[in-house]
Amino acid sequence: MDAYVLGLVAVLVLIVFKLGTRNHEYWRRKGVESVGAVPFVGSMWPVVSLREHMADFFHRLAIENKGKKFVGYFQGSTPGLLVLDPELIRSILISDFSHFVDHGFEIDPEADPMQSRNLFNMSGQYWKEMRSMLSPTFSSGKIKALFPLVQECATSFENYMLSNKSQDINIKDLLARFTTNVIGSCAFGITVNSLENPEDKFRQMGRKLFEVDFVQGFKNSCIFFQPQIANIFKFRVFSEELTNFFRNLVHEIMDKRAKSGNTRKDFLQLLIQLKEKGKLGSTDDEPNENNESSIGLKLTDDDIVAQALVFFIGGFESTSMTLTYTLMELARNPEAQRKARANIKEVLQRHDGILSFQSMQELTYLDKIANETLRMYPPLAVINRICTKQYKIPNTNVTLEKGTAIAISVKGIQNDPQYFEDPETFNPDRFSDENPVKTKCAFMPFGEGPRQCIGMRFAKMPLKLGLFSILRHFEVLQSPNTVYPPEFDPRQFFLASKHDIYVQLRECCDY
Ligand code: HEM
Repeated sequence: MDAYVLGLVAVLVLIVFKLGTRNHEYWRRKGVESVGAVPFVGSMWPVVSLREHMADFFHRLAIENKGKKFVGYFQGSTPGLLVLDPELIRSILISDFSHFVDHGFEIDPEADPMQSRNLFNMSGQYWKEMRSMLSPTFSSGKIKALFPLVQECATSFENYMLSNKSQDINIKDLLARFTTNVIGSCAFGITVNSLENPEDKFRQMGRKLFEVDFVQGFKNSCIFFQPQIANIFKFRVFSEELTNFFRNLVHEIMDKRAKSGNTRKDFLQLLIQLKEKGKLGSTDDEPNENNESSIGLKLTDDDIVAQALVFFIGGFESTSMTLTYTLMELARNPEAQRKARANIKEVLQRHDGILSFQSMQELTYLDKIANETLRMYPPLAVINRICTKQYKIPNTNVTLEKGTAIAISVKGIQNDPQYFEDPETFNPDRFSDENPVKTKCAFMPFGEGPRQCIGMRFAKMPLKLGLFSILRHFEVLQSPNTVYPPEFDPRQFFLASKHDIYVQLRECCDY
């Protein structure tokens, strides 16, 4: 009897094991080298179990597989390909994009309606239509119109720092509050004062969007890498409380504007106009934009909420962490600060002390600094795609089937000595005009091709104005309370640091 039970258990274990590893021979059969995998979870166990940030995981695989064009891995039982060769990356993101249209994050619309409507998560024709509908809201003219709003936030930030001097400053928190004010003003049309009032409701809710405990971290990694499990348990990225807060806020503002007839030059107003007219009106420097949907896609009120939230989700952590890492690196690089200050002084002198949208373009050393931070610490350190149409990898016998996941380690490539000499050194001068990045797709913090970051042009504004506000008054010094190099929080999707980051600010000038 005992032998019978034991035999049964052994058979059951074998069946479960076979089920859990049913696809793990996939890459071997195709003649592609692959990394190890465990039953059910696949290769990404360190990520799913929140022991390693996915950026570090793929960066490590990139180092371990240096010299190869690609290497196979498994997301659960789904085969994935980590692409290492910039030429192939270029084909996937740009020239053969029609085979790799989607990010491959399947969010169940019933479980999480707001996230499933977020442009980042949309797929196929709906993504295409929504992207072309929203693109004009990020045109250079529309971004220029947002400049006064960002500048207003930067000026209050500057005044706050001048009147709240303290020895050691937690810049991760301070810059998160500055970025929250920018997003409140530009995307939601409200004045948020989270600098003076860190407990402001909008800041509290914004913080909650990114506060991920172990359970939510596990749910998120399932949503992104094990969608079958996430869909069974109806996991959602954001709680109902958060979704309702932002939904009510946006509806309230829209109602107020509709009743009063007042408008404001912000992103929300552009979305309202898109919903009402199906297209955007002209501005002084732009032709009328006919961006009506060809499949009859119409923006609903919830689409407006979802796209305003995209600003928060796409723009908050990416911008505030980039500013934070920039100050952390500048504190270690007085020479880069000196060059930045010289650039600021010279531009302000040339323009009678006034920084306008045009004169901001001349702060070229700040661009180099931002680029160098984005190279070392790309906020979205892994770009994902899913193969949407069978694809034969050029010059190989390997054909990728529809459904294959693609990962590109932006952090890996941008920190590879083959493309960037001495990659651990913060050196903004490597982005000088005389020394352009030679390999296409070796530097792509905003992605590349038709699915490149839609907010790229906007993001550069708070990055530059935030830096400008600090460097025109303060010298940035190292703090003994900062862990360097930073460690990354495996619960976060973006490359957020695990620890708070501190610097010291010493008032040095007033340009
Ligand atoms: C430093 C700031 C930022 C960085 C480094 C960044 C980076 C990225 C990257 C790498 C992607 C994926 C591109 C790809 O798949 O090829 C992306 C997509 C996206 N980003 Fe950003 N981003 C930033 C700021 C913003 C801001 C301010 C917004 C505000 C609207 C935004 C909205 C989006 C959206 C909506 C997508 C999805 C686009 C699509 O799928 O069509 N991002 N971003």
